[in-house]
Amino acid sequence: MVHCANMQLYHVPIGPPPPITGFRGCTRLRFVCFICCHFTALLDVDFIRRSENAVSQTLGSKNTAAMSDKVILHYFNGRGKMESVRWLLTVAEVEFDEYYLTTREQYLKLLNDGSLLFQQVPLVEMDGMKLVQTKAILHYIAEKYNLFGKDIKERAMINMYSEGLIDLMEMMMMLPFTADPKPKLDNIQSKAKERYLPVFEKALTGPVYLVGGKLSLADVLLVECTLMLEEKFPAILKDYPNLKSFQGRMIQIPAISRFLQPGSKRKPQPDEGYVKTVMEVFNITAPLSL
Ligand SMILES: N[C@@H](CCC(=O)N[C@@H](CS)C(=O)NCC(=O)O)C(=O)O
Repeated sequence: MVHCANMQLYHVPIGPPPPITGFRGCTRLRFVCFICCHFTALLDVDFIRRSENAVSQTLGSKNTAAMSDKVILHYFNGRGKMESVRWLLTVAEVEFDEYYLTTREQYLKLLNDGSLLFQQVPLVEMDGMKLVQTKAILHYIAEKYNLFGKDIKERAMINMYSEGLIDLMEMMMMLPFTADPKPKLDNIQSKAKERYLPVFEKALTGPVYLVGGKLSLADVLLVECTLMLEEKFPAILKDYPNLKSFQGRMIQIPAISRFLQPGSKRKPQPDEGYVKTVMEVFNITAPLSL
């Protein structure tokens, strides 16, 4: 474990999520729920219950292991590449603490400790490992908490969808660091509408989830991405009704609903302070001209 004496420990004072109870262990009801999930769900209380069941089935008994040793995230107090990790841990109902990088000295300390394999954050301490590389982190969590499909073909689909979403979100992530964001913003909007959203709109014609009728990493990234897009382009989903209903269903999943409340560990849109901190920590002197 990294020695974090000069780092700020941030722990949002919300209680642990309520335990998921209900149909766990009941095979017949699980089967009924599985069948239900193949039909377009209505946005009603019944869906919320089914969502809890879906998450419960997804996590299985594996989530109890996470209770004992806390997951620790090392990143900035901002979204960046860590935000999808926060989303995924939240959906998996895994508690985590965060150490925020606020000074270059903190970053150098992580480097000197040998904690950063490629001298980069995000860094996630989990299960006795110091995990870096965002996709490796996401895959580990998805695998551990049954959010990665049932076989290699489903995993390939989940990976393809996820990679597309990460590409799109990374474009948005870079915006605050670019010298002239307006053309980039226009490019993101047209790419989103022409390249990415139609894929997901089509995939969600009928199914409730993107792959295998079951919640996966791809669904979690998709809801994160649609919300991010709407922050920049509020009407962007108007021509994508399946995506809009998908988003509506996902945000009713209790863990996600809590994550979207003020005071949760979800980070706000990047502001000047966040950009300044990142640039200071990495010794970046001029806006990027990407
Ligand atoms: N492929 C890596 C890239 C990580 C990355 O670029 N991290 C940035 C912060 S978001 C960083 O640490 N930059 C410092 C550097 O590259 O020297 C990942 O996805 O985790």
